[in-house]
Amino acid sequence: MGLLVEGEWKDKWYDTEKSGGRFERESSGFRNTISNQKGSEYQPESGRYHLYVSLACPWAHRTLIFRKLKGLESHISVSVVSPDMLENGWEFGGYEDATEDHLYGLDYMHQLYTKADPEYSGRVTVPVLWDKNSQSIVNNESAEIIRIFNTAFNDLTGNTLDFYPAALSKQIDGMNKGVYDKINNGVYKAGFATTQQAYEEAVTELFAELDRLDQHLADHRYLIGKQITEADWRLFTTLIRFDAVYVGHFKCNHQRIEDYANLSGYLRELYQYPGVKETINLNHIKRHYYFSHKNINPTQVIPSGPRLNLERAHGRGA
Ligand SMILES: N[C@@H](CCC(=O)N[C@@H](CS)C(=O)NCC(=O)O)C(=O)O
Repeated sequence: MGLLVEGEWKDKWYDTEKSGGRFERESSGFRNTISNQKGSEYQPESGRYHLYVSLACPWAHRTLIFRKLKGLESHISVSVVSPDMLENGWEFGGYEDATEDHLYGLDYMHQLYTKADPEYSGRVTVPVLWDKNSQSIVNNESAEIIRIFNTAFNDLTGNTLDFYPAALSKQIDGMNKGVYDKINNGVYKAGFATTQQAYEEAVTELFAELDRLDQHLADHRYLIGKQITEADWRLFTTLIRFDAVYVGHFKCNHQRIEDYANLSGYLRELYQYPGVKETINLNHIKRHYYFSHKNINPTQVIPSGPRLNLERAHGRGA
């Protein structure tokens, strides 16, 4: 695990010294969009863009779900990094279901970042949406990539499913904010905390928010409105990792998702949504966290459980 400093790779773990043991996530560096508006540099074209993901990563997972549900698989190709993120950061190949870098045959993800910007400084994260024409990064912020996928290619695919409908956008944004801060990023704040106080702050907020959403889901099928929206998919990628990884590895152990009256069935409904389970790889998920974070799990031993049965009836129709 490391980062780029003016184009040079440095092997370095997150610095929590200046923040009282708190993990603070850096914002993403490439923030362009794809649109068919006149003058837009990045036009929606089949075969022009490539997605770099880790199957372990909850942020990258969002983009894979949107690629699938929006019918983009034949238009946007994918390379999958190995789940092991060690001294060279994300690398290609060398593990079941990981691929080579299909475009350039690079060894490491950081080489893709310096291909886009030889002087790049910052963390080398997935997902990355890459433009084959300009050989550069369009965007490396998953929240924006899923919005691009939601609409930009509609004319090409004819797929008009809308996970961010205008009428619900304010509510979705509001929900996303709490879910991001307390849950999606909350599990990392708990797991990467290096003081008792920072851990306890994060884990308390995390479970307060999960409790609140469990209550909400007692009489609402989804987070917002009567349909599945972006807000649900953003929560889903954390929930699917929760019992397998975050409970143990990140010490988010007040209870499991399985123990929640409503969140457990809700998770199963989203898991069973057509196409979604093909985007999940629990082997990469467990391997990545337990094997890559050597300061949290120095033996790198990966737990064999838990036994999850996500195929059970979800009962959410009632
Ligand atoms: N804001 C980014 C965050 C992505 C992110 O942090 N990805 C993790 C993997 S789960 C990563 O690549 N971390 C490498 C690092 O921080 O050095 C997004 O949502 O796209």
